[in-house]
Amino acid sequence: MQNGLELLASHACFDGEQRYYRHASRRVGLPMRFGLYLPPQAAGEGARLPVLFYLAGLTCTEETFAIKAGAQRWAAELGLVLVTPDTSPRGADLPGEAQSWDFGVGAGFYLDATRAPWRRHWRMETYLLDELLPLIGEQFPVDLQRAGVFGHSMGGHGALTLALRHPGMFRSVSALAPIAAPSRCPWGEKAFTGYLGDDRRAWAAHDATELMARQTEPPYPDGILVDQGLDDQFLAEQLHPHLLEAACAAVGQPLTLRRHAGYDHSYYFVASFVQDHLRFHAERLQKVGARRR
Ligand SMILES: N[C@@H](CCC(=O)N[C@@H](CS)C(=O)NCC(=O)O)C(=O)O
Repeated sequence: MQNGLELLASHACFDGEQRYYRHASRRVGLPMRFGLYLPPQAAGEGARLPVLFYLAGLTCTEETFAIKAGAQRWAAELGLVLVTPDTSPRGADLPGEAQSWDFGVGAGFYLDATRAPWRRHWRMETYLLDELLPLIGEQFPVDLQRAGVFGHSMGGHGALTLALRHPGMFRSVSALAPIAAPSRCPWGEKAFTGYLGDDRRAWAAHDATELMARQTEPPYPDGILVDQGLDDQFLAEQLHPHLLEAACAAVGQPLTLRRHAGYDHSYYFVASFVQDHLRFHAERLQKVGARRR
């Protein structure tokens, strides 16, 4: 145990280290876990590296991306620290919390619930931004001025909405098969009703398409990258990237939305394009460094 962080496991990986930690979260009120990849450059004296947060999708944990995406290889090459938070609180023991795979445990949607009983522990937005991010900045050789965020599916929704709700927190944002308009799909409707209640006005503040539509100028002038598989079993009913595309076009936000024939929603898709996402973020986060020097 070091400064409240309990190291659960550490594995050498591409000359760096893939670690897993647990800590007592004050914001969530329960222990939370996260994964952390330190590339070899982290061992350099006085190193302060750019850091990329990856938010995972429904049913995932802090391990899923680290095990399945193969991103460490590119993080090692590019000198990026990767942080993979869990997808919800665990161990709250609320009635029905694990009854469905798209709500409750493993389905925190990266927001703070306002409805009972969820509002007590399901505070993923506050947890990530007010607790985990500063903790990573204090405990590891990272430069929080050079932080990016990306994610898959529910985590793509999380990356886009957190980046739009908190300007300046992240310098780069991208997503893989994001739930791009959650107010208009069954996953989002279920989650928002449960966590935020029936008032759709409250939902809009956590909907990437709605948030983008409200912008008065492009929030990420260096562009946003979104990849989407065209054989994704959730594309038609749940994801709606075309709505985000239209909202970006309306406000002049540069968006590279790549549609890939043959790819489904799985981590085989994520693994196929993860290198491009790491390079996309590394380029933008390096520019921040150059600007400051
Ligand atoms: N359990 C769901 C699928 C859930 C799912 O596809 N989750 C995605 C994110 S939305 C995922 O990344 N799953 C973990 C994995 O593929 O390892 C089903 O059976 O339809």
